Amino acid sequence: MTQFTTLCHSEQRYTAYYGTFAHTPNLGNLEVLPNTLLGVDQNGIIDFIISVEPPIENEIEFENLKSIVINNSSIKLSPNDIDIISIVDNVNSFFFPGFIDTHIHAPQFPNNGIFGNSTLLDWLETYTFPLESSFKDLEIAENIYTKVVNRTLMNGTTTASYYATIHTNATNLLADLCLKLGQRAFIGKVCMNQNSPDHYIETFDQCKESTLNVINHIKKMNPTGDLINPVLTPRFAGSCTDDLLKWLGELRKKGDYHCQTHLSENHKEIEWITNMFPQYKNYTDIYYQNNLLSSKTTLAHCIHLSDEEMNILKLTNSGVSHCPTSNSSITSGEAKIRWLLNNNINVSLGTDCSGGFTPSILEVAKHALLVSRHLVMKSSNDAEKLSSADVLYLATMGGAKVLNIDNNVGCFKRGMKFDCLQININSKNSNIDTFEFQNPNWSLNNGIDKFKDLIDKWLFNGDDRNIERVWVNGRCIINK
Ligand SMILES: O=c1[nH]c(=O)c2nc[nH]c2[nH]1
Ligand SMILES: [Zn+2]
Repeated sequence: MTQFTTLCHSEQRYTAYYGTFAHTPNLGNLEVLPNTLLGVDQNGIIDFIISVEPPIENEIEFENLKSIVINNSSIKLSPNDIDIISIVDNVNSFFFPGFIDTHIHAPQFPNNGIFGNSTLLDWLETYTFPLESSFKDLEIAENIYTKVVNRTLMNGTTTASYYATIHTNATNLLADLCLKLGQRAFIGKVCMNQNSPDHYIETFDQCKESTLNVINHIKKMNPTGDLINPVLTPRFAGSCTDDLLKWLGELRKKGDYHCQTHLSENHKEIEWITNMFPQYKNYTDIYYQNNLLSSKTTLAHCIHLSDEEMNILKLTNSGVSHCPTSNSSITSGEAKIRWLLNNNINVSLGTDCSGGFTPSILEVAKHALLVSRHLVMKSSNDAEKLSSADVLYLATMGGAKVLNIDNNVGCFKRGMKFDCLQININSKNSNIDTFEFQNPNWSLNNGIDKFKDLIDKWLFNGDDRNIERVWVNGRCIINK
């Protein structure tokens, strides 16, 4: 990477990045833009994306480069508009939109990989509640939350929708950390006032007070909401009384808040919850009747939905967080993602740490692809397969749609925020082996196809070692 900086410009207008950009603006469509210059303004917003031919070599001088760009440009740029141009090697490196993790339990992070042979309900009792209840101690919370935010950023998660715990102070601290470390985040104070252990439960009144406290804290610390936002978080219907769900639904409507919860994860859970709430038609109806479903609601799992329940999601424009790593680990099942997508339901990916064992959305994307093939092995319906372009879409633009931030992030487009990863296939200690004959030659017709093969190699063999820089809102927050 070469960086050219001018000496004495009085005001900086753009930081520009030159190289190959790849993104999935639509489901199944991986678009590759070689020899491209992308300009980011001082507010972190993408202002121009232009193709610059002939390809620029690293040796070219900054002023020459600017004159090529300006002569070539279809937009109006003057020579003083660009102050920094960062050029990235065109063959082994590329820019990709930041990953969006729409379902992650920050306090469960120490348990990643520890789940034995448990399934959901005994897993909650054995592993999860004891760990989460320890977050009344702020020192424990600070230590673990700092690790989670750093680890997910190193893995390219530029936006995360977090479950915290029932504790007000620890949840506020998670919000403070995300703001400080620069990660875009939705922060959910978990609500649970029934069917929970004595050491980890709150009353209805305590829940109301702590929920409002966290919302106020976030609004005060980041008034524009350009980085941190609150998300109402009833843990799941099983741990909330009817009156608590109703209060949360009214609050959601009044404040137009985001909301997240779990839905239809495990057969035993579904039976337990539908018996607990006999006045509702089905599990989904509990959330629907209590006004918890909207285009700003994320429902984790949705594995065993009936047609009737899927239609409620469609009607309310609620989004799904698909968590294939978790669903395989604690043996919950295989979500029918193609069926949801064919019904125009927005779907995204969640690590669901620590039901899932990895903090990496890239790894979850591989698992989503594999789980879709397990469904095909049972149904023999090839159409259920998810392609690599499909799962990369779920990891980025799909997440933006589910969280209702698709006007701001998810792909590279004029007017969107620059939330971006710089990927290097041949980074230090990379797990990916490339061979000369696999390098794309941009002057040949098959350059783009060859590059798409490299993206597949990255999807299946890459990891955090290939992520060299991470930006959120145009700010570089990881530079390895
Ligand atoms: O994957 C899950 N993780 C949890 O922490 C949880 N709580 C209720 N249901 C849950 N599912
Ligand atoms: Zn979960």
